[in-house]
Amino acid sequence: MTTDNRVALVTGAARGIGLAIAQRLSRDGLAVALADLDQDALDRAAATIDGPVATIRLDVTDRAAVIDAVARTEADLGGFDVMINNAGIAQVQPIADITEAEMDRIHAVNVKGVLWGIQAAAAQFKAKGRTGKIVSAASIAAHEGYAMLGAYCGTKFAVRALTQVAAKEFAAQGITVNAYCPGVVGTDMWTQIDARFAEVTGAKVGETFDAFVGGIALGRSQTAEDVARLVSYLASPDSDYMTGQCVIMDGGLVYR
Ligand SMILES: NC(=O)C1=CN([C@@H]2O[C@H](COP(=O)(O)OP(=O)(O)OC[C@H]3O[C@@H](n4cnc5c(N)ncnc54)[C@H](O)[C@@H]3O)[C@@H](O)[C@H]2O)C=CC1
Ligand SMILES: CC(=O)C(C)=O
Repeated sequence: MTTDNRVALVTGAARGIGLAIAQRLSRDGLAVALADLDQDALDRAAATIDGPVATIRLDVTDRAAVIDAVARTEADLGGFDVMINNAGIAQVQPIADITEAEMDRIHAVNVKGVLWGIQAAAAQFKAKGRTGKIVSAASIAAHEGYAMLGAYCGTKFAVRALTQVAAKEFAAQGITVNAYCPGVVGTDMWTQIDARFAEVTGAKVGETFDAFVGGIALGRSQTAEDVARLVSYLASPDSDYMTGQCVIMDGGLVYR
């Protein structure tokens, strides 16, 4: 049952943190558009949502497609108030070995994808004379560099910069721009990171994940639902006086 009357578009929503965010915003009463690369995965994700929902096949690296996704959200769900730039990819590679193609790919998804999302959302809010909320996925890797994650950290530091600049540029329009910085979340992304660490460093499978979790004060890895609770706040009117912030929620791992 929708009680909020607002509409959110969530990218990278077919699984993991994006899906948990979409499910949580739906429970909060928002209508949600789920966007991702694979229509079958989107259909399975949408089936887990009880309230008003739409799906959009989207590659966030394609600027025109992101603009179109915002327009489709408005057309299909009757509004557009919240943009969640969640889609992202990881890459494990020592600095010395990062290729130009690898750098271009991760930059296209994690940085350009977020920039296109910020642009498209702000333009739509302006065209409709609305205020709005833009919330993007950063990471603890936006606050600290991690060995083997150089390209990834670079993109997440960039998301932090874009968030601060966009917050200043769009404040007069009543648009808030913030980011969430999770720690170690047990999604497919971390399974891939851990497997790749094993390949590159000779660590046993599971060892890198366990080592990261070992540094967490609260003594456990983070769930996607933990992250969704923070995003729910950043997407809600309760955070109206917050903008330009990249909020760390990691169980006590990185202190800034
Ligand atoms: N898992 C973790 O520990 C952490 C994740 N994050 C960030 O949170 C976000 C979500 O991460 P997870 O759910 O863990 O990842 P995931 O790999 O489990 O899910 C990512 C989703 O994004 C989609 N995606 C990838 N490239 C896309 C593109 N070009 N266009 C549209 N969709 C695309 C994938 O298809 C997938 O459904 C990412 O931005 C990630 O960097 C930040 C901190 C920690
Ligand atoms: C996946 C991620 O954001 C890390 C390792 O901080």
